Amino acid sequence: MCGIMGVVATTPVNQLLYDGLQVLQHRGQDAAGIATAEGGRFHMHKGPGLVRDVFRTRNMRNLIGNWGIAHCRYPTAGSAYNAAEAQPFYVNSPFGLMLAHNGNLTNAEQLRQDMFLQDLRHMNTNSDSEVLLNVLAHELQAASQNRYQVDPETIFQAVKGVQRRVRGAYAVVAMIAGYGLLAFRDPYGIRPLIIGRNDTAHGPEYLVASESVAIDTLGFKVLRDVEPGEAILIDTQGHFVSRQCAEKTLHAPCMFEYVYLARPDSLMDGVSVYETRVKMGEFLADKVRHTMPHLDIDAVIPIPDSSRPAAMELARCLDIPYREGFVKNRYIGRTFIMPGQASRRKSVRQKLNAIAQEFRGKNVMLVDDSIVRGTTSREIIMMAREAGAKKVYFASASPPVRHANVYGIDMPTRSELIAAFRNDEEICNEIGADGLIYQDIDALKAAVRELNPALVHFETSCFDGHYVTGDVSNEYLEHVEAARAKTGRSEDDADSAQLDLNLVQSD
Ligand SMILES: O=P(O)(O)OC[C@H]1O[C@H](OP(=O)(O)OP(=O)(O)O)[C@H](O)[C@@H]1O
Ligand SMILES: NC(=O)CC[C@H](N)C(=O)O
Ligand SMILES: [Mg+2]
Repeated sequence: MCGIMGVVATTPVNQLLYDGLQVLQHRGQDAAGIATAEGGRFHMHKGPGLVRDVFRTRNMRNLIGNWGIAHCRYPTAGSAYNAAEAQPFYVNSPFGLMLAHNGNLTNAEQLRQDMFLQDLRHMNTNSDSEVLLNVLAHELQAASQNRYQVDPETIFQAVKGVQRRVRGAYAVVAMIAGYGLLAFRDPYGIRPLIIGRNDTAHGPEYLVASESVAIDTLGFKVLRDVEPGEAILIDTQGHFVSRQCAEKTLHAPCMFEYVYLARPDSLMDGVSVYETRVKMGEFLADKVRHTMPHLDIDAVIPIPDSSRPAAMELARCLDIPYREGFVKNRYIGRTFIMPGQASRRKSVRQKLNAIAQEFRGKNVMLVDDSIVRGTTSREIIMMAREAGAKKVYFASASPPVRHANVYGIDMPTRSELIAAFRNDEEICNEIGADGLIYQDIDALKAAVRELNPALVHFETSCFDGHYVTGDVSNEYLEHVEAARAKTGRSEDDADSAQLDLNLVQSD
C-alpha cells in the first residue's frame, strides 16, 4: 500500500500536501514525492525516505501552484531503494501527465511488452505505476485524436480504456496539464480513495486521499468515497464532474486495510476503522470463550499499536484486566512495512520494550491484529518470557495469513508467511506460545459488515486464497515468487540498502 493525495485549492498547496503526507506516512515509509502545477508548468520533488527527510525548505519553495498530487511509497513492484521508483511519475505527452498510484497491477508485464511493441513507449523503471501512467497516456492520446485541448469526455474515455486494459488494484491521482486533477479507482475498489471538500470565499476546494484522516486533519469535510470504477475530475477552477468508467463493478475492499493498514481514526466505505477493530475484539472474545473455556488468564496485553482496539474489547468481553505491557518507541516506524527481515526483527526489539512488572509471575494473553511473517509475535513472546511471564497465550484478531497478496501489500511469496505451510499447532510452536487462537474469516467479515451491511464482498485473498479480480492463477503466483527471487530483491539486499539509506540520512 501507499498513501496518495490530490488537491485543487484556491491558495498554494505545497504545505497542505506535505502535511497530508505526514498523516498518510503509516501507508508507506520508503519514499515520498509531491508534484504541483502553476501556469502550465509542473514542479516536483521526490526521493527515498520518510516525508520529513525527503523535503527541505528549498524543495518546498519550488513546489508552487494551487493544485497538486502527493505520494508516500511502500513498494510492491520494482525494487525497494531505487529512487527512480519514487512517485509521482511524469510523461510529457499527451498534454503533460503526472500520476501517483496505490495498488499493484497483476498484468504489468504484459502491458509493459504491449507498450513497447505496439505503442513504442519506453519505460525506465521496474515500477508497475510507470506502466499504468503510460497506459493512461496512450489511452488519452487515442481518445483526444490529436486535438490539443482536453475535455472531460475525452478524459473519461481514456479512463475507460485504462479500465479495459489494466488488471489488479489501483487507486490513482493524476494531473493533466491544462485541465486539472483526475482520480480513479479500480472496478473492485480494492484500495481506498475518498473525497473531501472545503468551501472558501474564493470557491470550493477538493481533496482526494487514500484515507479520510488526511481530509479531517487538513480542515476539509468528507464528501464521499470514490466509487469502484469511478473517475472524478476537478478542473483548476474547482469544477467537479464524475463518471462511472468500468463496464462492470463489484465492490470488494481490501480486508487488510481494516485489520492493519489504515489508521483507526479513518473512515472507509462509511465505516470507522476503529470500530471494526473493536468488533474484531468482540468476535475474538467469543471464540476464546468457546474454544478455550478453562483458560486462566491474568491480563490481556496488546501489541502496540494496531491491536489496541481489538485487545481492549477482547479483555472487556472476557472480563479480564486489560494492561499495557509493552512500551512503543514512537520514533521507530511500522515494522511490517519495512523491507528486509533483519531490519524488521531488529526493529521489533528497538520499537517495543516490556514492562517487567506486568509479566512477572502472570499468565498473559497477548493480542495482535495479525501474524504475517511471525517476526513480531516470536520476539514479543520471547520478551514476555524474559520479563517473567508464566504462560504466554497469543491471539490474532485476523485469521492466518496463508496466501500471497498481489494487490499492493508486500506479501508476494508464501515462503515468507509463517502460516503458509503450517497448521495452528505448528505456528504456535514456531512462535513459542503456550496457546494460539486465530479469528475466523467469517467473523472477520462480519466485524466490518455489521457496521455497514452494504459491504457484501471483501478482498480477503491473503486469508483464503480467493483473488477477486479472477485473473490470478497459480502459474502467475509462482511466476511472481520466481521473479522476486531472481530480481535480487532479497531480504538481505533490502537490509543492506536500509543501512546505506540510514547512513546517507544521518550525514
Ligand atoms: O508477523 P509480522 O510479520 O511481524 O507482522 C505483523 C505485525 O506487523 C504489524 O505491526 P507494525 O509494527 O508494522 O505496526 P503497528 O505499530 O501499526 O502495529 C502488525 O500490527 C503486527 O504487529
Ligand atoms: N504499495 C503500493 O501501493 C505500491 C504502488 C506501486 N505498485 C509501487 O510499487 O510503487
Ligand atoms: Mg503491530
